[in-house]
Amino acid sequence: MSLIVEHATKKFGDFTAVDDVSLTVEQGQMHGFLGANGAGKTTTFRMILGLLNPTAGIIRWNGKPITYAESPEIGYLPEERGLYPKMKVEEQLIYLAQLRSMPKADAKKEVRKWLERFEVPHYASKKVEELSKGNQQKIQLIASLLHQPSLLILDEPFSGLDPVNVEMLKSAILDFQKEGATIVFSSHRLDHVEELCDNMSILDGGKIVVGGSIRQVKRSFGKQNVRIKMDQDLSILHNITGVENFTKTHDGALLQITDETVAQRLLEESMKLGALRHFAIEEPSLEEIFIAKVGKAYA
Ligand SMILES: Nc1ncnc2c1ncn2[C@@H]1O[C@H](COP(=O)(O)OP(=O)(O)OP(=O)(O)O)[C@@H](O)[C@H]1O
Repeated sequence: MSLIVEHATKKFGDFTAVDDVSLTVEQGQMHGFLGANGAGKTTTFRMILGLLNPTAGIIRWNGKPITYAESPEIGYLPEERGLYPKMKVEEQLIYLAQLRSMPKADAKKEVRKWLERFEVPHYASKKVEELSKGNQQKIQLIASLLHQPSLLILDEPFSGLDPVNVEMLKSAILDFQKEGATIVFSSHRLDHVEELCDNMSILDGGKIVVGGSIRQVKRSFGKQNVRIKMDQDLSILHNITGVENFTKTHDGALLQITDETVAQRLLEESMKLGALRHFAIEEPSLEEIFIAKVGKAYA
Protein backbone atom coordinates (compact mmCIF):
# COMPACT_ATOMS: atom_id res chain seq x y z
CA MET A 1 0.00 0.00 0.00
CA SER A 2 2.66 2.52 -0.98
CA LEU A 3 2.09 5.98 -2.36
CA ILE A 4 4.17 6.77 -5.43
CA VAL A 5 4.27 10.22 -6.98
CA GLU A 6 6.03 10.04 -10.36
CA HIS A 7 7.15 13.27 -12.03
CA ALA A 8 3.99 15.13 -11.00
CA THR A 9 3.65 18.61 -12.49
CA LYS A 10 0.77 21.05 -12.08
CA LYS A 11 0.45 24.20 -14.13
CA PHE A 12 -2.15 26.91 -13.65
CA GLY A 13 -2.02 28.71 -17.02
CA ASP A 14 1.63 29.64 -17.54
CA PHE A 15 2.48 29.26 -13.87
CA THR A 16 4.04 25.99 -12.69
CA ALA A 17 2.94 25.39 -9.08
CA VAL A 18 4.40 21.85 -8.85
CA ASP A 19 7.36 20.99 -11.01
CA ASP A 20 8.34 17.36 -11.67
CA VAL A 21 7.85 16.09 -8.12
CA SER A 22 8.67 12.44 -7.42
CA LEU A 23 8.48 10.69 -4.07
CA THR A 24 7.62 7.32 -2.58
CA VAL A 25 6.00 6.74 0.79
CA GLU A 26 6.03 3.09 1.81
CA GLN A 27 3.18 1.59 3.81
CA GLY A 28 3.38 2.55 7.48
CA GLN A 29 5.81 5.40 6.87
CA MET A 30 5.33 8.99 7.93
CA HIS A 31 6.60 11.52 5.39
CA GLY A 32 7.17 15.19 6.25
CA PHE A 33 6.42 17.64 3.48
CA LEU A 34 8.13 20.98 3.99
CA GLY A 35 8.17 24.21 2.07
CA ALA A 36 7.62 27.92 2.53
CA ASN A 37 4.22 29.50 1.75
CA GLY A 38 3.40 28.94 -1.90
CA ALA A 39 6.00 26.18 -2.40
CA GLY A 40 3.35 23.80 -3.77
CA LYS A 41 2.48 21.54 -0.82
CA THR A 42 -1.31 21.88 -0.95
CA THR A 43 -1.35 21.57 -4.74
CA THR A 44 0.62 18.30 -4.44
CA PHE A 45 -1.81 17.05 -1.77
CA ARG A 46 -4.79 17.90 -3.99
CA MET A 47 -3.26 15.88 -6.82
CA ILE A 48 -2.69 12.93 -4.46
CA LEU A 49 -6.32 13.19 -3.37
CA GLY A 50 -7.57 13.14 -6.96
CA LEU A 51 -9.06 16.64 -6.52
CA LEU A 52 -6.71 18.11 -9.15
CA ASN A 53 -5.47 16.38 -12.28
CA PRO A 54 -1.70 16.59 -12.78
CA THR A 55 -0.67 18.45 -15.95
CA ALA A 56 1.98 15.73 -16.30
CA GLY A 57 3.08 12.73 -14.29
CA ILE A 58 1.18 10.09 -12.41
CA ILE A 59 0.26 9.27 -8.82
CA ARG A 60 -0.11 5.65 -7.79
CA TRP A 61 -1.67 4.22 -4.69
CA ASN A 62 -1.29 0.52 -4.15
CA GLY A 63 0.21 0.19 -7.62
CA LYS A 64 -2.73 1.78 -9.46
CA PRO A 65 -3.16 5.34 -10.73
CA ILE A 66 -5.08 7.21 -8.06
CA THR A 67 -8.57 8.49 -8.87
CA TYR A 68 -11.42 9.97 -6.87
CA ALA A 69 -12.78 6.42 -6.48
CA GLU A 70 -10.07 5.69 -3.91
CA SER A 71 -11.33 8.48 -1.63
CA PRO A 72 -12.81 6.11 1.02
CA GLU A 73 -9.26 4.79 1.49
CA ILE A 74 -7.87 8.29 1.99
CA GLY A 75 -8.21 10.64 4.93
CA TYR A 76 -7.54 14.36 4.42
CA LEU A 77 -7.12 17.15 6.89
CA PRO A 78 -7.20 20.33 4.81
CA GLU A 79 -5.28 23.43 5.85
CA GLU A 80 -8.38 25.58 5.59
CA ARG A 81 -11.39 24.55 7.70
CA GLY A 82 -13.34 21.84 5.94
CA LEU A 83 -16.23 21.46 8.38
CA TYR A 84 -19.79 22.79 8.25
CA PRO A 85 -19.86 25.52 10.94
CA LYS A 86 -23.60 25.27 11.65
CA MET A 87 -23.77 21.47 11.94
CA LYS A 88 -23.45 19.70 15.27
CA VAL A 89 -20.15 17.94 15.97
CA GLU A 90 -21.35 14.34 16.38
CA GLU A 91 -23.96 14.56 13.63
CA GLN A 92 -21.38 16.00 11.23
CA LEU A 93 -18.69 13.42 12.00
CA ILE A 94 -21.13 10.54 11.50
CA TYR A 95 -22.32 12.11 8.23
CA LEU A 96 -18.75 12.51 6.91
CA ALA A 97 -17.86 8.91 7.84
CA GLN A 98 -20.99 7.65 6.07
CA LEU A 99 -19.96 9.56 2.93
CA ARG A 100 -16.82 7.41 3.03
CA SER A 101 -18.84 4.20 3.17
CA MET A 102 -18.76 3.61 6.95
CA PRO A 103 -21.96 2.09 8.42
CA LYS A 104 -23.81 4.52 10.73
CA ALA A 105 -23.60 2.34 13.87
CA ASP A 106 -19.82 1.90 13.48
CA ALA A 107 -19.39 5.61 12.81
CA LYS A 108 -21.33 6.47 15.98
CA LYS A 109 -19.15 4.17 18.10
CA GLU A 110 -15.92 5.56 16.61
CA VAL A 111 -17.06 9.18 17.04
CA ARG A 112 -17.73 8.58 20.76
CA LYS A 113 -14.31 6.90 21.13
CA TRP A 114 -12.44 9.77 19.48
CA LEU A 115 -14.32 12.54 21.28
CA GLU A 116 -13.40 10.81 24.56
CA ARG A 117 -9.78 10.39 23.52
CA PHE A 118 -9.48 14.07 22.61
CA GLU A 119 -11.24 15.05 25.86
CA VAL A 120 -14.14 16.79 24.09
CA PRO A 121 -17.14 14.42 24.56
CA HIS A 122 -19.18 17.33 25.98
CA TYR A 123 -19.02 19.09 22.57
CA ALA A 124 -20.87 16.27 20.75
CA SER A 125 -24.10 18.24 20.38
CA LYS A 126 -22.55 21.69 19.95
CA LYS A 127 -22.31 23.40 16.58
CA VAL A 128 -18.76 23.39 15.17
CA GLU A 129 -18.70 27.23 15.07
CA GLU A 130 -19.20 27.31 18.85
CA LEU A 131 -15.86 25.52 19.43
CA SER A 132 -12.46 27.19 19.86
CA LYS A 133 -9.97 27.03 16.98
CA GLY A 134 -7.95 24.28 18.69
CA ASN A 135 -11.03 22.17 19.41
CA GLN A 136 -12.22 22.59 15.82
CA GLN A 137 -8.82 21.27 14.74
CA LYS A 138 -9.38 18.16 16.89
CA ILE A 139 -12.77 17.59 15.20
CA GLN A 140 -11.12 18.11 11.83
CA LEU A 141 -8.53 15.43 12.62
CA ILE A 142 -11.25 13.04 13.83
CA ALA A 143 -13.10 13.67 10.53
CA SER A 144 -9.97 12.72 8.57
CA LEU A 145 -9.28 9.40 10.32
CA LEU A 146 -12.67 8.23 11.55
CA HIS A 147 -13.32 5.98 8.55
CA GLN A 148 -9.93 4.27 9.14
CA PRO A 149 -8.24 5.27 5.90
CA SER A 150 -5.04 3.53 4.87
CA LEU A 151 -3.56 6.80 3.53
CA LEU A 152 -3.73 9.93 5.63
CA ILE A 153 -2.84 13.36 4.21
CA LEU A 154 -2.55 16.04 6.88
CA ASP A 155 -2.03 19.68 5.88
CA GLU A 156 -0.72 21.51 8.95
CA PRO A 157 -2.36 19.20 11.54
CA PHE A 158 -0.97 21.05 14.56
CA SER A 159 -1.75 24.63 13.62
CA GLY A 160 -3.63 26.59 16.25
CA LEU A 161 -3.06 24.04 19.02
CA ASP A 162 -1.52 24.62 22.43
CA PRO A 163 1.41 22.33 23.44
CA VAL A 164 -0.80 19.92 25.46
CA ASN A 165 -3.15 19.44 22.52
CA VAL A 166 -0.23 19.11 20.08
CA GLU A 167 0.97 16.12 22.15
CA MET A 168 -2.55 14.65 22.21
CA LEU A 169 -2.88 14.80 18.42
CA LYS A 170 0.69 13.61 17.86
CA SER A 171 0.07 10.48 19.90
CA ALA A 172 -3.16 9.75 17.99
CA ILE A 173 -1.36 10.13 14.66
CA LEU A 174 1.49 7.87 15.85
CA ASP A 175 -1.02 5.21 16.96
CA PHE A 176 -2.63 5.42 13.55
CA GLN A 177 0.77 4.88 11.95
CA LYS A 178 1.42 1.85 14.21
CA GLU A 179 -1.77 0.31 12.88
CA GLY A 180 -0.21 0.45 9.40
CA ALA A 181 -1.45 3.73 7.91
CA THR A 182 0.72 5.60 5.42
CA ILE A 183 0.90 9.25 6.39
CA VAL A 184 2.05 12.43 4.65
CA PHE A 185 1.94 15.68 6.55
CA SER A 186 3.04 19.25 6.12
CA SER A 187 4.09 21.42 8.98
CA HIS A 188 5.66 24.77 9.62
CA ARG A 189 7.37 23.25 12.65
CA LEU A 190 10.57 21.43 11.75
CA ASP A 191 10.85 19.90 15.23
CA HIS A 192 7.54 18.08 14.65
CA VAL A 193 8.83 16.67 11.37
CA GLU A 194 12.13 15.67 12.98
CA GLU A 195 10.31 13.90 15.81
CA LEU A 196 7.61 12.11 13.83
CA CYS A 197 8.88 11.38 10.34
CA ASP A 198 11.05 8.72 8.79
CA ASN A 199 11.40 10.57 5.52
CA MET A 200 10.99 14.11 4.31
CA SER A 201 10.94 16.35 1.27
CA ILE A 202 11.66 20.05 1.06
CA LEU A 203 9.77 21.80 -1.71
CA ASP A 204 10.91 25.14 -3.10
CA GLY A 205 9.24 26.85 -6.05
CA GLY A 206 7.34 23.62 -6.80
CA LYS A 207 10.51 21.49 -6.96
CA ILE A 208 11.87 19.01 -4.42
CA VAL A 209 15.26 20.41 -3.38
CA VAL A 210 15.98 17.84 -0.65
CA GLY A 211 14.41 14.44 -0.14
CA GLY A 212 15.01 11.12 1.56
CA SER A 213 15.31 9.68 5.04
CA ILE A 214 16.01 12.31 7.67
CA ARG A 215 19.16 10.48 8.77
CA GLN A 216 20.45 10.30 5.20
CA VAL A 217 19.58 13.95 4.49
CA LYS A 218 21.53 15.02 7.58
CA ARG A 219 24.48 12.79 6.76
CA SER A 220 24.73 13.93 3.17
CA PHE A 221 24.52 17.59 4.22
CA GLY A 222 28.11 17.07 5.41
CA LYS A 223 28.39 20.11 7.63
CA GLN A 224 28.18 19.51 11.34
CA ASN A 225 28.14 21.51 14.52
CA VAL A 226 30.52 21.53 17.43
CA ARG A 227 29.25 22.68 20.81
CA ILE A 228 31.89 23.82 23.30
CA LYS A 229 31.23 24.79 26.90
CA MET A 230 33.98 26.69 28.70
CA ASP A 231 34.39 30.06 30.40
CA GLN A 232 37.18 31.51 28.24
CA ASP A 233 36.58 33.73 25.20
CA LEU A 234 36.40 31.32 22.24
CA SER A 235 36.12 33.80 19.38
CA ILE A 236 39.67 32.98 18.19
CA LEU A 237 38.36 29.56 17.07
CA HIS A 238 36.41 31.33 14.32
CA ASN A 239 39.72 31.73 12.43
CA ILE A 240 40.38 28.00 12.10
CA THR A 241 40.05 26.74 8.53
CA GLY A 242 36.82 24.82 8.12
CA VAL A 243 34.84 26.82 10.70
CA GLU A 244 31.98 28.32 8.69
CA ASN A 245 29.96 29.88 11.44
CA PHE A 246 30.63 30.92 14.99
CA THR A 247 27.87 31.67 17.49
CA LYS A 248 28.66 32.73 21.04
CA THR A 249 26.33 31.02 23.53
CA HIS A 250 25.72 31.80 27.22
CA ASP A 251 28.08 28.98 28.25
CA GLY A 252 30.55 28.80 25.35
CA ALA A 253 30.08 28.59 21.59
CA LEU A 254 28.39 26.72 18.76
CA LEU A 255 30.44 26.37 15.58
CA GLN A 256 29.39 25.08 12.18
CA ILE A 257 32.18 23.09 10.56
CA THR A 258 32.65 21.83 7.02
CA ASP A 259 33.47 18.25 8.07
CA GLU A 260 34.42 16.09 11.04
CA THR A 261 38.18 16.47 10.62
CA VAL A 262 37.85 20.12 11.67
CA ALA A 263 36.47 18.95 15.03
CA GLN A 264 39.79 17.35 15.98
CA ARG A 265 41.62 20.64 15.39
CA LEU A 266 38.95 22.53 17.37
CA LEU A 267 39.34 20.14 20.30
CA GLU A 268 43.09 20.65 20.39
CA GLU A 269 42.82 24.45 20.12
CA SER A 270 40.07 24.83 22.71
CA MET A 271 42.00 22.70 25.21
CA LYS A 272 44.90 25.17 24.88
CA LEU A 273 42.56 27.99 25.94
CA GLY A 274 41.68 26.54 29.34
CA ALA A 275 39.51 23.98 31.16
CA LEU A 276 37.01 22.38 28.81
CA ARG A 277 33.65 21.49 30.39
CA HIS A 278 31.94 20.05 27.31
CA PHE A 279 32.85 19.28 23.71
CA ALA A 280 30.39 17.56 21.37
CA ILE A 281 29.84 17.07 17.65
CA GLU A 282 26.15 17.59 16.84
CA GLU A 283 24.32 16.73 13.65
CA PRO A 284 22.87 19.63 11.64
CA SER A 285 19.30 20.64 12.43
CA LEU A 286 16.60 20.55 9.75
CA GLU A 287 16.41 24.34 10.14
CA GLU A 288 20.08 24.69 9.07
CA ILE A 289 19.50 22.37 6.12
CA PHE A 290 16.38 24.29 5.12
CA ILE A 291 18.21 27.64 5.25
CA ALA A 292 21.12 26.26 3.22
CA LYS A 293 18.86 24.78 0.52
CA VAL A 294 16.08 27.36 0.31
CA GLY A 295 18.04 30.46 1.27
CA LYS A 296 15.72 31.63 4.03
CA ALA A 297 14.51 30.57 7.46
CA TYR A 298 11.48 28.29 7.78
CA ALA A 299 8.56 29.57 9.77
N1 LIG B 1 -6.16 27.21 -8.45
C1 LIG B 1 -5.04 27.93 -8.59
N2 LIG B 1 -4.88 28.80 -9.60
C2 LIG B 1 -3.75 29.51 -9.76
N3 LIG B 1 -2.67 29.42 -8.93
C3 LIG B 1 -2.77 28.57 -7.91
C4 LIG B 1 -3.95 27.78 -7.68
N4 LIG B 1 -3.72 27.01 -6.56
C5 LIG B 1 -2.48 27.33 -6.14
N5 LIG B 1 -1.91 28.25 -6.93
C6 LIG B 1 -0.56 28.82 -6.79
O1 LIG B 1 0.37 27.74 -6.73
C7 LIG B 1 1.42 28.01 -5.79
C8 LIG B 1 1.49 26.89 -4.79
O2 LIG B 1 0.37 26.95 -3.92
P1 LIG B 1 0.11 25.92 -2.75
O3 LIG B 1 -1.19 26.27 -2.12
O4 LIG B 1 0.26 24.53 -3.29
O5 LIG B 1 1.34 26.24 -1.78
P2 LIG B 1 1.63 25.71 -0.30
O6 LIG B 1 3.02 25.18 -0.31
O7 LIG B 1 0.55 24.79 0.13
O8 LIG B 1 1.58 27.07 0.53
P3 LIG B 1 1.05 27.39 2.03
O9 LIG B 1 2.12 26.94 2.98
O10 LIG B 1 0.92 28.89 1.99
O11 LIG B 1 -0.25 26.69 2.20
C9 LIG B 1 1.09 29.38 -5.19
O12 LIG B 1 1.87 30.36 -5.84
C10 LIG B 1 -0.38 29.58 -5.48
O13 LIG B 1 -0.70 30.93 -5.62
